[in-house]
Amino acid sequence: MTATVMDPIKITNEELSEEFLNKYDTFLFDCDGVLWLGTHLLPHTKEILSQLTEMGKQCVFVTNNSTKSRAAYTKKFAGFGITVTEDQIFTSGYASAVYVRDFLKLQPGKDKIWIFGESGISEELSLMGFESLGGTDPRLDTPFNASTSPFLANGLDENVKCVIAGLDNKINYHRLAITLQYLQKKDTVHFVGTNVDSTFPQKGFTFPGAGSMVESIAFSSGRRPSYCGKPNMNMLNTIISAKKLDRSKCCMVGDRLNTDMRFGVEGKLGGTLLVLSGIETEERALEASDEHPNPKYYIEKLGDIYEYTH
Ligand SMILES: O=C(O)COP(=O)(O)O
Ligand SMILES: [Mg+2]
Repeated sequence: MTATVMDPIKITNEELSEEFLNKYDTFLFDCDGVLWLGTHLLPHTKEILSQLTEMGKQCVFVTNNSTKSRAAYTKKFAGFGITVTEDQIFTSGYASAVYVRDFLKLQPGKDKIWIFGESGISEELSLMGFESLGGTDPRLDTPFNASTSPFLANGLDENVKCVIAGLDNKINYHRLAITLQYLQKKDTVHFVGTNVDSTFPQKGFTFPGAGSMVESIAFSSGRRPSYCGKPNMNMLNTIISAKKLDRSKCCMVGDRLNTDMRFGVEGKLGGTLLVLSGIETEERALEASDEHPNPKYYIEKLGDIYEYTH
């Protein structure tokens, strides 16, 4: 292990927990690997979130998971008995929709978007008035056949001006094949990736993440996507201005170095906390690398802060 300029501090007791909590007003929480692993809520997640609210801290949830919309996330939180409002949630699907509208300046009602991904992308686009194609359309579930695919029968839709690609647990050749057709229209169709995460943490397993799918599409098309989720600064800027945050009083809490910790460091937030309940290990948290920054603090799991202070 090589010592870094500022060695990450491991939170292991009450004193360090108090020091950490007192430093920040707002906590930006990543979700997968921090709060939960799929349908499994990590220990004391509910308690630490209540504790922060009681202390007058603001909690914002910033997930690269594009499979659910912000509305669907409030339901997921509610299912765990945690009350969260939609305006506290930012997803990479929402960030991608904002990018298409505000940066690419596509026109709702006129320009359409082809989706490789789940309903969290189409729902956000639809709220902005955009029509999307592909995504969860059940006709894509059928095995691909170029002469019978309904997506090729009448030619490609000329109004499609962008492909958004993200995590899709129904990934198959039909979806890959039609997505590639749109991406081959290089002059008229933009290419957006929701997030770069190579893997996706679940209880007891690590599965392929959105980045593994988006990069497969990038490879076949020979194009590079614009990634919109963490660590993209457009996403952070959207959050900072929507919630009127003072960066120096914010702490990004996440389980991945190249997305969450980079988001916090490049966004010049006051601090970063890496949890070891998801993707990364203690060795990785401490290693000096050009690929990713080190966190300011790290801890085995988020709920330990609650345990140390009770
Ligand atoms: O779904 C992903 O790839 C990661 O989601 P997360 O940002 O909540 O960890
Ligand atoms: Mg995560």
